[in-house]
Amino acid sequence: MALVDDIRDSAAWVAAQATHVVVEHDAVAAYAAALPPLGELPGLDEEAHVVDGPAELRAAFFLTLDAINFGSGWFPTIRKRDGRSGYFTVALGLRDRFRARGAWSAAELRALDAAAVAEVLGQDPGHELMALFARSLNDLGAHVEQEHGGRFLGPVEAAGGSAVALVELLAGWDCFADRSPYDGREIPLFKRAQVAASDLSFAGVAAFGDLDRLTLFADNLIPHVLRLDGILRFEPALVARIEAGELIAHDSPEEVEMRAGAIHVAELIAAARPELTPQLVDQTLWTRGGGARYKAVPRPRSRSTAY
Ligand SMILES: Nc1nc2c(c(CN[C@H]3C=C[C@H](O)[C@@H]3O)cn2[C@@H]2O[C@H](COP(=O)(O)O)[C@@H](O)[C@H]2O)c(=O)[nH]1
Repeated sequence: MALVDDIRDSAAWVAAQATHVVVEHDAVAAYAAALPPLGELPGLDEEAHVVDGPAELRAAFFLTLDAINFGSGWFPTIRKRDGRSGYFTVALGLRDRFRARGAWSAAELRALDAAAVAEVLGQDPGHELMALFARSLNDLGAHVEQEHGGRFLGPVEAAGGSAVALVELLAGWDCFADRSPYDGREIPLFKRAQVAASDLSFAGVAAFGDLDRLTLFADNLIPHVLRLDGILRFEPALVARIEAGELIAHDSPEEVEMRAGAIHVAELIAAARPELTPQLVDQTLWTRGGGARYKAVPRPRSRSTAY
Protein backbone atom coordinates (compact mmCIF):
# COMPACT_ATOMS: atom_id res chain seq x y z
CA MET A 1 0.00 0.00 0.00
CA ALA A 2 1.25 3.50 -0.75
CA LEU A 3 2.29 5.40 2.38
CA VAL A 4 -0.32 8.14 1.85
CA ASP A 5 -3.08 5.50 1.76
CA ASP A 6 -1.67 3.95 4.92
CA ILE A 7 -1.85 7.41 6.57
CA ARG A 8 -5.46 7.81 5.40
CA ASP A 9 -6.57 4.34 6.52
CA SER A 10 -4.72 4.54 9.83
CA ALA A 11 -6.27 7.93 10.63
CA ALA A 12 -9.74 6.58 9.85
CA TRP A 13 -9.05 3.62 12.14
CA VAL A 14 -7.97 5.91 14.99
CA ALA A 15 -10.97 8.20 14.44
CA ALA A 16 -13.36 5.25 14.54
CA GLN A 17 -12.38 4.29 18.06
CA ALA A 18 -11.30 7.63 19.48
CA THR A 19 -12.69 8.64 22.87
CA HIS A 20 -10.91 11.94 23.61
CA VAL A 21 -11.50 13.59 20.21
CA VAL A 22 -14.65 12.71 18.30
CA VAL A 23 -15.74 13.67 14.78
CA GLU A 24 -19.16 15.40 14.71
CA HIS A 25 -20.30 13.51 11.62
CA ASP A 26 -23.66 15.27 11.41
CA ALA A 27 -22.00 18.67 11.06
CA VAL A 28 -19.56 17.79 8.26
CA ALA A 29 -21.83 18.15 5.22
CA ALA A 30 -22.85 21.75 5.97
CA TYR A 31 -19.28 22.63 6.92
CA ALA A 32 -17.92 21.20 3.67
CA ALA A 33 -20.56 23.03 1.65
CA ALA A 34 -19.63 26.35 3.28
CA LEU A 35 -15.89 26.18 2.48
CA PRO A 36 -14.82 28.61 -0.25
CA PRO A 37 -14.80 27.54 -3.90
CA LEU A 38 -11.60 26.44 -5.61
CA GLY A 39 -10.90 29.85 -7.16
CA GLU A 40 -10.90 31.58 -3.77
CA LEU A 41 -8.40 29.38 -1.94
CA PRO A 42 -5.29 31.00 -0.42
CA GLY A 43 -1.97 30.34 -2.19
CA LEU A 44 1.62 30.34 -1.00
CA ASP A 45 2.65 33.43 1.00
CA GLU A 46 5.09 34.97 -1.48
CA GLU A 47 6.63 37.35 1.01
CA ALA A 48 7.69 34.76 3.56
CA HIS A 49 9.10 32.20 1.14
CA VAL A 50 11.64 32.02 -1.70
CA VAL A 51 9.37 31.77 -4.74
CA ASP A 52 11.66 33.29 -7.40
CA GLY A 53 15.03 32.33 -8.82
CA PRO A 54 16.45 29.02 -10.00
CA ALA A 55 14.47 25.85 -9.27
CA GLU A 56 17.48 24.46 -7.38
CA LEU A 57 17.36 27.45 -4.99
CA ARG A 58 13.60 27.09 -4.45
CA ALA A 59 13.98 23.33 -3.88
CA ALA A 60 16.75 24.00 -1.33
CA PHE A 61 14.58 26.60 0.41
CA PHE A 62 11.53 24.41 0.86
CA LEU A 63 13.41 21.23 1.79
CA THR A 64 15.42 23.22 4.34
CA LEU A 65 12.31 24.96 5.69
CA ASP A 66 10.22 21.81 5.92
CA ALA A 67 13.04 19.90 7.61
CA ILE A 68 12.53 22.40 10.49
CA ASN A 69 8.80 23.05 10.07
CA PHE A 70 8.19 21.89 13.64
CA GLY A 71 8.41 23.19 17.18
CA SER A 72 4.86 24.43 17.77
CA GLY A 73 5.10 23.19 21.35
CA TRP A 74 7.99 25.61 21.93
CA PHE A 75 6.62 28.55 19.94
CA PRO A 76 5.34 30.43 23.02
CA THR A 77 9.00 30.47 24.20
CA ILE A 78 10.68 31.79 21.03
CA ARG A 79 11.32 35.41 20.09
CA LYS A 80 8.66 36.29 17.51
CA ARG A 81 9.41 38.45 14.58
CA ASP A 82 7.24 41.57 14.01
CA GLY A 83 4.23 39.96 15.68
CA ARG A 84 4.35 37.02 13.26
CA SER A 85 3.54 33.44 14.27
CA GLY A 86 6.17 30.84 15.08
CA TYR A 87 6.06 29.30 11.62
CA PHE A 88 6.45 32.66 9.88
CA THR A 89 9.25 33.68 12.28
CA VAL A 90 11.21 30.61 11.12
CA ALA A 91 10.29 31.03 7.44
CA LEU A 92 11.26 34.72 7.39
CA GLY A 93 14.59 34.07 9.13
CA LEU A 94 15.42 31.47 6.54
CA ARG A 95 14.18 33.67 3.68
CA ASP A 96 16.53 36.46 4.82
CA ARG A 97 19.48 34.08 4.97
CA PHE A 98 18.70 32.82 1.43
CA ARG A 99 18.36 36.39 0.12
CA ALA A 100 21.63 37.53 1.69
CA ARG A 101 23.84 34.50 1.13
CA GLY A 102 21.92 31.90 -0.87
CA ALA A 103 21.13 28.38 0.28
CA TRP A 104 23.21 26.41 2.71
CA SER A 105 24.95 23.72 0.65
CA ALA A 106 24.29 20.11 1.62
CA ALA A 107 27.80 19.96 3.14
CA GLU A 108 27.13 23.14 5.13
CA LEU A 109 23.84 21.75 6.41
CA ARG A 110 25.59 18.60 7.53
CA ALA A 111 27.97 20.67 9.67
CA LEU A 112 25.54 23.28 11.07
CA ASP A 113 25.32 23.65 14.82
CA ALA A 114 22.62 25.08 17.06
CA ALA A 115 24.38 28.44 17.38
CA ALA A 116 24.47 28.95 13.60
CA VAL A 117 20.77 28.07 13.27
CA ALA A 118 19.87 30.34 16.20
CA GLU A 119 21.71 33.25 14.63
CA VAL A 120 19.79 32.94 11.36
CA LEU A 121 16.46 32.61 13.17
CA GLY A 122 17.15 35.35 15.73
CA GLN A 123 16.93 32.99 18.71
CA ASP A 124 19.04 32.16 21.76
CA PRO A 125 21.75 29.59 20.90
CA GLY A 126 20.91 27.58 24.03
CA HIS A 127 17.22 27.16 23.14
CA GLU A 128 16.37 23.45 23.02
CA LEU A 129 14.60 23.87 19.67
CA MET A 130 17.75 25.19 17.97
CA ALA A 131 19.62 21.96 18.72
CA LEU A 132 16.69 19.93 17.32
CA PHE A 133 16.61 22.13 14.20
CA ALA A 134 20.38 21.68 13.74
CA ARG A 135 20.11 17.91 14.07
CA SER A 136 17.35 17.76 11.46
CA LEU A 137 19.30 19.97 9.06
CA ASN A 138 22.42 17.84 9.56
CA ASP A 139 20.43 14.78 8.48
CA LEU A 140 18.91 16.60 5.50
CA GLY A 141 22.41 17.66 4.37
CA ALA A 142 23.74 14.12 4.71
CA HIS A 143 20.95 12.63 2.59
CA VAL A 144 21.14 15.29 -0.12
CA GLU A 145 24.93 15.03 -0.25
CA GLN A 146 25.24 11.26 -0.18
CA GLU A 147 22.16 10.23 -2.16
CA HIS A 148 21.65 13.15 -4.54
CA GLY A 149 25.15 14.51 -5.21
CA GLY A 150 24.39 17.65 -3.18
CA ARG A 151 21.49 18.68 -5.45
CA PHE A 152 18.22 19.61 -3.75
CA LEU A 153 16.37 18.97 -6.99
CA GLY A 154 17.64 15.38 -6.79
CA PRO A 155 14.84 14.04 -4.58
CA VAL A 156 12.23 15.89 -6.64
CA GLU A 157 13.56 14.35 -9.85
CA ALA A 158 13.81 10.93 -8.23
CA ALA A 159 10.09 11.17 -7.44
CA GLY A 160 9.40 11.34 -11.17
CA GLY A 161 6.35 13.62 -11.11
CA SER A 162 4.70 11.84 -8.19
CA ALA A 163 3.98 13.61 -4.89
CA VAL A 164 3.21 10.18 -3.42
CA ALA A 165 6.71 8.99 -4.36
CA LEU A 166 8.35 12.13 -2.97
CA VAL A 167 6.55 11.67 0.37
CA GLU A 168 7.76 8.06 0.50
CA LEU A 169 11.32 9.11 -0.27
CA LEU A 170 11.38 11.85 2.38
CA ALA A 171 9.58 9.67 4.94
CA GLY A 172 12.60 7.37 4.90
CA TRP A 173 14.84 10.17 6.22
CA ASP A 174 15.14 10.79 9.98
CA CYS A 175 14.65 14.52 9.39
CA PHE A 176 11.06 13.89 8.24
CA ALA A 177 10.19 11.10 10.72
CA ASP A 178 6.58 11.13 11.94
CA ARG A 179 4.95 7.96 13.27
CA SER A 180 3.06 7.63 16.53
CA PRO A 181 1.86 4.64 18.51
CA TYR A 182 -1.85 4.16 19.14
CA ASP A 183 -3.58 1.17 20.68
CA GLY A 184 -0.83 -1.25 19.71
CA ARG A 185 -0.35 0.04 16.17
CA GLU A 186 2.15 2.44 14.59
CA ILE A 187 0.24 5.30 12.97
CA PRO A 188 2.05 7.06 10.09
CA LEU A 189 1.20 10.79 9.93
CA PHE A 190 4.13 12.39 8.05
CA LYS A 191 2.96 15.96 8.23
CA ARG A 192 6.21 17.55 7.05
CA ALA A 193 7.05 15.14 4.24
CA GLN A 194 3.62 15.91 2.79
CA VAL A 195 3.92 19.68 3.38
CA ALA A 196 7.24 19.56 1.50
CA ALA A 197 5.61 17.94 -1.52
CA SER A 198 2.79 20.49 -1.38
CA ASP A 199 5.13 23.48 -1.00
CA LEU A 200 7.37 22.33 -3.88
CA SER A 201 4.28 22.14 -6.03
CA PHE A 202 2.94 25.56 -4.96
CA ALA A 203 6.41 27.03 -5.64
CA GLY A 204 6.49 25.59 -9.15
CA VAL A 205 9.52 23.40 -8.43
CA ALA A 206 7.63 20.21 -9.18
CA ALA A 207 4.62 19.32 -11.32
CA PHE A 208 2.87 16.42 -9.63
CA GLY A 209 0.01 14.52 -11.22
CA ASP A 210 -1.18 12.95 -7.98
CA LEU A 211 -1.47 15.75 -5.40
CA ASP A 212 -5.05 14.63 -4.79
CA ARG A 213 -3.66 11.53 -3.07
CA LEU A 214 -1.97 13.46 -0.25
CA THR A 215 -3.78 13.61 3.07
CA LEU A 216 -4.24 16.67 5.27
CA PHE A 217 -1.01 17.66 7.06
CA ALA A 218 -1.62 16.85 10.72
CA ASP A 219 -0.38 19.65 12.94
CA ASN A 220 -1.78 21.29 16.09
CA LEU A 221 -3.54 24.21 14.42
CA ILE A 222 -6.09 22.46 12.20
CA PRO A 223 -7.50 20.31 15.05
CA HIS A 224 -7.93 23.59 16.95
CA VAL A 225 -9.75 25.19 14.01
CA LEU A 226 -11.99 22.14 13.66
CA ARG A 227 -12.75 22.18 17.38
CA LEU A 228 -13.79 25.83 17.40
CA ASP A 229 -15.79 25.26 14.21
CA GLY A 230 -17.72 22.42 15.85
CA ILE A 231 -16.38 19.58 13.68
CA LEU A 232 -14.06 17.89 16.21
CA ARG A 233 -15.38 17.55 19.77
CA PHE A 234 -12.64 17.33 22.39
CA GLU A 235 -13.59 15.82 25.76
CA PRO A 236 -14.01 18.53 28.44
CA ALA A 237 -10.94 17.41 30.41
CA LEU A 238 -8.76 17.81 27.31
CA VAL A 239 -10.20 21.25 26.57
CA ALA A 240 -9.45 22.30 30.14
CA ARG A 241 -5.82 21.15 29.86
CA ILE A 242 -5.33 22.90 26.53
CA GLU A 243 -6.92 26.13 27.70
CA ALA A 244 -4.78 26.07 30.86
CA GLY A 245 -1.72 26.00 28.59
CA GLU A 246 -0.68 22.49 29.63
CA LEU A 247 1.52 20.63 27.15
CA ILE A 248 -0.13 17.50 25.74
CA ALA A 249 2.41 14.69 25.51
CA HIS A 250 3.52 13.76 22.02
CA ASP A 251 2.46 10.20 21.21
CA SER A 252 -0.28 10.27 23.87
CA PRO A 253 -3.70 8.92 22.77
CA GLU A 254 -5.17 12.44 23.02
CA GLU A 255 -2.53 13.89 20.73
CA VAL A 256 -2.75 11.13 18.16
CA GLU A 257 -6.57 11.40 18.16
CA MET A 258 -6.40 15.16 17.48
CA ARG A 259 -4.06 14.69 14.52
CA ALA A 260 -5.79 11.63 13.09
CA GLY A 261 -9.20 13.24 13.55
CA ALA A 262 -8.14 16.21 11.42
CA ILE A 263 -6.85 13.93 8.66
CA HIS A 264 -10.09 11.97 8.68
CA VAL A 265 -12.27 15.09 8.58
CA ALA A 266 -10.39 16.32 5.49
CA GLU A 267 -11.22 13.00 3.81
CA LEU A 268 -14.91 13.46 4.64
CA ILE A 269 -14.82 17.03 3.31
CA ALA A 270 -13.05 15.97 0.11
CA ALA A 271 -15.67 13.26 -0.42
CA ALA A 272 -18.43 15.88 -0.10
CA ARG A 273 -16.61 18.47 -2.23
CA PRO A 274 -14.66 16.46 -4.87
CA GLU A 275 -12.96 19.55 -6.32
CA LEU A 276 -11.37 20.18 -2.89
CA THR A 277 -8.54 17.74 -2.29
CA PRO A 278 -7.26 17.12 1.27
CA GLN A 279 -4.22 19.25 0.37
CA LEU A 280 -6.49 22.19 -0.50
CA VAL A 281 -8.64 21.60 2.57
CA ASP A 282 -5.42 21.81 4.58
CA GLN A 283 -4.41 25.07 2.94
CA THR A 284 -7.84 26.57 3.58
CA LEU A 285 -8.14 25.52 7.21
CA TRP A 286 -4.52 26.29 8.09
CA THR A 287 -4.85 29.81 6.69
CA ARG A 288 -8.15 30.23 8.54
CA GLY A 289 -6.30 29.34 11.76
CA GLY A 290 -4.27 32.54 11.48
CA GLY A 291 -7.44 34.56 12.09
CA ALA A 292 -8.19 36.43 15.31
CA ARG A 293 -11.02 34.10 16.36
CA TYR A 294 -8.65 31.12 16.46
CA LYS A 295 -5.72 32.98 17.95
CA ALA A 296 -7.90 34.22 20.83
CA VAL A 297 -8.23 30.69 22.28
CA PRO A 298 -5.20 28.61 23.36
CA ARG A 299 -4.46 25.87 20.87
CA PRO A 300 -3.11 22.42 21.74
CA ARG A 301 0.66 22.32 22.14
CA SER A 302 2.95 19.28 22.12
CA ARG A 303 6.73 19.18 21.98
CA SER A 304 7.85 17.02 19.10
CA THR A 305 9.86 17.19 15.91
CA ALA A 306 6.82 16.15 13.86
CA TYR A 307 5.08 19.54 13.68
N1 LIG B 1 -1.45 21.66 8.38
C1 LIG B 1 -0.49 22.52 8.13
N2 LIG B 1 0.34 22.90 9.11
C2 LIG B 1 1.31 23.78 8.82
C3 LIG B 1 1.49 24.28 7.56
C4 LIG B 1 2.58 25.15 7.64
C5 LIG B 1 3.16 26.05 6.61
N3 LIG B 1 2.78 25.79 5.31
C6 LIG B 1 2.58 26.95 4.50
C7 LIG B 1 3.72 27.36 3.81
C8 LIG B 1 3.47 27.55 2.49
C9 LIG B 1 2.12 27.25 2.17
O1 LIG B 1 1.42 28.45 1.90
C10 LIG B 1 1.61 26.62 3.39
O2 LIG B 1 0.37 27.14 3.74
C11 LIG B 1 3.01 25.16 8.95
N4 LIG B 1 2.24 24.33 9.65
C12 LIG B 1 2.24 24.10 11.08
O3 LIG B 1 1.36 25.02 11.68
C13 LIG B 1 1.57 25.00 13.09
C14 LIG B 1 1.20 26.29 13.70
O4 LIG B 1 2.12 27.27 13.42
P1 LIG B 1 1.95 28.72 14.05
O5 LIG B 1 0.56 29.24 13.74
O6 LIG B 1 3.03 29.51 13.38
O7 LIG B 1 2.16 28.61 15.55
C15 LIG B 1 2.98 24.47 13.27
O8 LIG B 1 2.89 23.20 13.87
C16 LIG B 1 3.49 24.36 11.86
O9 LIG B 1 4.38 23.27 11.74
C17 LIG B 1 0.62 23.87 6.51
O10 LIG B 1 0.68 24.26 5.35
N5 LIG B 1 -0.35 22.99 6.86
